Amino acid sequence: MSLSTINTGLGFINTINAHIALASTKWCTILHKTAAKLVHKRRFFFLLGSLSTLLLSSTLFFHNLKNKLLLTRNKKALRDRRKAFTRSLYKIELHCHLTGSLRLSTLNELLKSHNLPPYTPPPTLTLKSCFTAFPHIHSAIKTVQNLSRVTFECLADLSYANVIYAEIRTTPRALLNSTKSEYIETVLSCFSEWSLGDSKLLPRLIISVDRSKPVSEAYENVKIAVEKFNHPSNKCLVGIDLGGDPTKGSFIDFLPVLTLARTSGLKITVHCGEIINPSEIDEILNFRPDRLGHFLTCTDEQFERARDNEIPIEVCPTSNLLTLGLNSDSVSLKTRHGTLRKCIETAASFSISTDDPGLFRTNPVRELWSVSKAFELDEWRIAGVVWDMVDQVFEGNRKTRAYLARDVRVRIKKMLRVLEEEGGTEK
Ligand SMILES: CNc1ncnc2c1ncn2[C@@H]1O[C@H](COP(=O)(O)O)[C@@H](O)[C@H]1O
Repeated sequence: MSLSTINTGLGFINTINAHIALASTKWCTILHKTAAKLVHKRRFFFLLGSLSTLLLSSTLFFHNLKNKLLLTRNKKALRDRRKAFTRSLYKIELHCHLTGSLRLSTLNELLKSHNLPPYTPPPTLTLKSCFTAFPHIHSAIKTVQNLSRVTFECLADLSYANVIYAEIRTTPRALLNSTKSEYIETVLSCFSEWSLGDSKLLPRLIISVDRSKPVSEAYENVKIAVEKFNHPSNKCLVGIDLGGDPTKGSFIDFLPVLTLARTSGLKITVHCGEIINPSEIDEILNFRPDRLGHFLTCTDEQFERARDNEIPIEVCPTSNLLTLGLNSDSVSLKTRHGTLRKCIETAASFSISTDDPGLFRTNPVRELWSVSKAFELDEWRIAGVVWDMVDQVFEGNRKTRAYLARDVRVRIKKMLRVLEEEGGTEK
């Protein structure tokens, strides 16, 4: 219901109440006069009783309706305030696939420029259909120029959502006239160029390993990562991710290469539990990655293991619901996303991210807001989620981490103070 409809409704009820009050006064006068004439007649008392009941019940009815509308108006105002609060927070994005963030308009523009047919998204995305979209996306990004454009657009979209620190992950691919290593250099040079501008967003890179590809490719990717990570000029490369189609490959085959990456100082995040595979979840937990991606189909014991080992979970609400074959609405998020519910209820360490914002047509504000709406988190608790995310970043530089923590937390404190001053402490 829109605010103007509610206001019109309230105005209407006020008018009716005034009329009823006026009518009551008139009726009293009439009744008074009639009473004088009919004072001895029993019919008069019956009439008087019926009229008073009618007047009383209609006044009560409109009074209740007015209260209900007032409540709806307050609820709407509260929601709008929380939404605005979520938008204004400085945010952190920890799980975002670079080419999965490609805007649909850019995808079709690039496909056209390569004389390829346009991509039409399926009416409902599932884990399976999501993996059929990536070949289209990859065929659109053919050159380093295409890659640069996609990278800058990804950064611009995150910055627009008030994200001030983002770890973006991507799988190196050889493009036209360029190698896998040049793919990574292109992304890193876009990040450096971006950092020279006046945006507050600090971009960081995680190199992805695709589990559906041979392990030899994983070694190639990790070799590139270690080389760039150890370069004295490195500022942006922070970690390695194991992802890709979860129905293909197995974690255990990638264990040696991930161990190599870890011993080289890179942080590791692993996609985990996107499909039911309890023994693989155990293997991943034994490895103790620095963060877990999604972690959807875990048992209670596995969840507790992750929590007790303080491994933060990267929750991506819209993507997760679609992966689980559910509708991406508040009710499903609250009742069917067991991992998120447990994270909120048990104060486990977790983050809220977008996964593939282009593919899932979402953004960081929407994802955070969806959690707030589903679990009825007030501004203090929304801010708490972002506050905790500061401790989960892979950024290795202590000073940068301290600046980031200060920026995010000072902003939160200021925003909450303003809210308190405005008297906005009600839930
Ligand atoms: C739905 N959840 C998901 N689960 C697992 N892997 C995913 C994923 N979403 C994306 N990717 C991985 O990221 C690649 C696209 O980005 P880049 O070309 O690397 O930037 C996909 O090919 C897939 O390997």
